[in-house]
Amino acid sequence: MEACEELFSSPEEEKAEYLEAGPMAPVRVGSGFYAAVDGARYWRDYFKMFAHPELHCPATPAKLREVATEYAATTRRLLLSLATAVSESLGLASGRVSEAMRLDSCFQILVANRYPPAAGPGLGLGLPAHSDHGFLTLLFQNGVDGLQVHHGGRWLLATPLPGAFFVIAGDQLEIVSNGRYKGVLHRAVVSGERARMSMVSMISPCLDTVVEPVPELAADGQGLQFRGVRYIDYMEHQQSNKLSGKAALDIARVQRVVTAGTQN
Ligand SMILES: O=C(O)CCC(=O)C(=O)O
Ligand SMILES: [Fe+2]
Repeated sequence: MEACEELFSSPEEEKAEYLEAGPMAPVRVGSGFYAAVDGARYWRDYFKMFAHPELHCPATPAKLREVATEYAATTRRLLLSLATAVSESLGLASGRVSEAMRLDSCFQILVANRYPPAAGPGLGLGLPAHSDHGFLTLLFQNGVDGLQVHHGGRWLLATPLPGAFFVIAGDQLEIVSNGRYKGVLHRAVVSGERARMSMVSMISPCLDTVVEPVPELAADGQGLQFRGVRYIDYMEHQQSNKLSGKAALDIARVQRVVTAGTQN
């Protein structure tokens, strides 16, 4: 968190080279969610870094590379062990989901988010509703709440156990599990007196992996809910369009046309 604070406070000219870079730039700094396509501004500053297989990180602050390397490695180990638990929870062998997504050569992104205290009464939006484009996300925050999760038709504030991570299921998990897991719809609000920071560590398959449902999970008569989409295409699509709930997932969804009288 300290290193992130320093990162956000670094001189504007040092950040300029990463400012509003394209969606696939390995280091990106910005305000709002890719304001160039979104049009709207949100109360968020962010720093995004591709972290694995290769860490891309600004040269200053000096300790950032070391801190980010360790944070990425530790959270990656945890995320990969969660992948085995996810596989077992689906009734599959523990390594099946990792094997299907080739997670041994996974791709990882770190994001530091900073939200200002609320400017006035009521809630401001820090980050609009979305699901994460990757497989699994770990989110850690600085003790100031603001993450909301859409559940049962309502927005619920997610308050962590002290020192705990949130685990957020992403779109690639929804695809590989043939819809058994859902990419969680979430957003960030600003409402407090204190600035909020969150650290996101997300793993995904490597960029050229075609992600599709594990065939064993389509054997229940429902068929395949999703077609295979290359992860890099999915990520570019989600990051280049207006962030709109879970609309990005529609590019992978199998559309079924049901004509009256022909359902059997
Ligand atoms: O800051 C938060 O609580 C949410 C951040 C988030 O959803 C993201 O960076 O994808
Ligand atoms: Fe997110």
